[in-house]
Amino acid sequence: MTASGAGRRRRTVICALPLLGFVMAGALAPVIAPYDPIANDLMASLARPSMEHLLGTDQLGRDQLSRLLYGAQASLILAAAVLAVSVTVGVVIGAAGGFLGGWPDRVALWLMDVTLTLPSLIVALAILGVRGHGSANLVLALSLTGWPPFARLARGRFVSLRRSAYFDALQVLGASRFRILFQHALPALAAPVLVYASIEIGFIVLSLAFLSFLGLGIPPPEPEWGQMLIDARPYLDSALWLALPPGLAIAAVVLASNLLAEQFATDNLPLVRLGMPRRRARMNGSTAGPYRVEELAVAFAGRKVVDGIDYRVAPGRALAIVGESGSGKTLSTLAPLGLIDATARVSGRAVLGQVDLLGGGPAIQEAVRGRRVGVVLQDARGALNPVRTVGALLDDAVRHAGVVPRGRERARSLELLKMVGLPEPESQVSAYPHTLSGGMCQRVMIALALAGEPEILIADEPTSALDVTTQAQIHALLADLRESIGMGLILISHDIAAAARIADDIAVCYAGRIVEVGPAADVVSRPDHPYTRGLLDAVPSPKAVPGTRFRTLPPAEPARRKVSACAFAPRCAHATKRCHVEEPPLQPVTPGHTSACWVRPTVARPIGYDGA
Ligand SMILES: Nc1ncnc2c1ncn2[C@@H]1O[C@H](COP(=O)(O)OP(=O)(O)OP(=O)(O)O)[C@@H](O)[C@H]1O
Repeated sequence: MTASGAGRRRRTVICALPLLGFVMAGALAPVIAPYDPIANDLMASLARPSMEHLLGTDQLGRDQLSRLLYGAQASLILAAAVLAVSVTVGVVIGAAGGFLGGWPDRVALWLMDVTLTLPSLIVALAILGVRGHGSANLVLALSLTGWPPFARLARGRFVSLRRSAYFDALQVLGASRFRILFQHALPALAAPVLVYASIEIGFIVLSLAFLSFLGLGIPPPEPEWGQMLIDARPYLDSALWLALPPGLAIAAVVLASNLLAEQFATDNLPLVRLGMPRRRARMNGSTAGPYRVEELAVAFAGRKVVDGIDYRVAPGRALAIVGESGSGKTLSTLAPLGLIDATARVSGRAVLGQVDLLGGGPAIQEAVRGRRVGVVLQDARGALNPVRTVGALLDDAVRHAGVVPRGRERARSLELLKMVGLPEPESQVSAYPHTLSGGMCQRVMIALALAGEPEILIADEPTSALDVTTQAQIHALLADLRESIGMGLILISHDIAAAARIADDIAVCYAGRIVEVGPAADVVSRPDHPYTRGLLDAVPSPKAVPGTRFRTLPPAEPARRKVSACAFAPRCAHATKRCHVEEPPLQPVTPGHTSACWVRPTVARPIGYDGA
């Protein structure tokens, strides 16, 4: 531990000591209290502190130390009960709202807002005034307004997890939605709940003392700190020892609870382990084979955004799907895995080995994700759970994939980190994602995707957030891994030149269709479709004369396609009448190379791209 870490730990312990003393006093009162706290001894009335009565006695001769200890017990039990009710009610309401969204969330928010506007002590006074004294009524009175902060914490946590990139990433690894929320959101909620609960302890103890002081708390003769202060009031001049101990005890607990909460909030709380779903049996029919996607269509609210896409990746081969933003690259690859918006209507076939991912439904898709198909997402940093170390994330993924015996997870995690070229993997396993560079995060993301020893790795623009040097390194890593492991690679990219360096085949996607597909070398050196040419023209060349202007495509009207027309026609310099009324099918250019264009203008190799 670092010196500052040790210092923080020491401060936390110092802040926690009074609370620990309070808990110990309350728990051990029956054992350590020297006298019965309610036994009167009028002969010893108002005795000064002495060896016999360390804190003196009150007007009825009751031992003050014993009453203080039993008072701690009463406060402790009530504080624990109020916290238990407030945390349970708050977390259930907040989690339900955050998890379900929609009207349950609106109702939960409304309840929280209304309750938060109520002044807690006035509500408590009203309840106790109507229902009378008693521990149960005290718990009800204080927890009725105590739950909303916990509900807000829970709701915030569930909503943010549901929307986070690492929620997507966990789904990618094969965890079910429901399990992720409960295994990842609830444990992660423990830290903020603990922080808030430690503030609440002080507030509850103070409220109890205040209510007892008003005669609405624990009824006499039971010992309670507020009650002790009332008893001491007439003797403030003559017997200060009566008021001081309960007053100081209340002040110490309140102060300590606030300081501890502050310490927790600024310090790293002991980070909570977030579990991953347990190993599941490998699926039947898992013999490695080509991955075939046929006639894939995706529609949102009746609008087709992917329309009849086919592609195929054999083991050990790499296919790059390239195109502009919004052309449908991501949907074409993630839809078969069930990783797109639930409102989408997906049709077609996606067959891996003998398993039909679309025909099999969510259970099959979940079983395949993270095991037979690995996915590397664009934003690696966002996709890595920030409160888990690299080692813990990998161990979970390895355990989830079930590829090594229990207890061997860490060894496998280290192997994976070495495989993806992370420098000093032994020390990086204890690093948190935010301490790593973008390139290192992407390597960790790739290691996670490889944990299940997938047959197919889908890399969705894995380098878009990285500098060019790191981009080249990650691309080289993917190419190496594909060869050394013999898995199929699907690379999604905007950059046709970079894709050509890695992939065996390139599929060019435009407005939800593949407009040209073929061996990478053919597609970039003999592009047939004007859109492919446009993409290649946009690639800068190191040999270009300074000042050379790139040829660019006219601005897009993305994905707005007439059913019977070439979607690219409005941007195409070669478009004829036919292009505007009839959609071209994919036709052979050379063996294995097809293109969907009526005109097929024979233009020499495009300016700019030199294949370097
Ligand atoms: N949840 C959704 N609801 C409606 N339309 C969507 C939804 N998700 C994607 N789309 C639309 O589908 C089309 C294809 O999206 P997709 O994410 O596959 O594109 P992409 O080529 O991967 O783009 P990018 O490179 O920007 O990621 C886009 O026009 C997009 O607006």
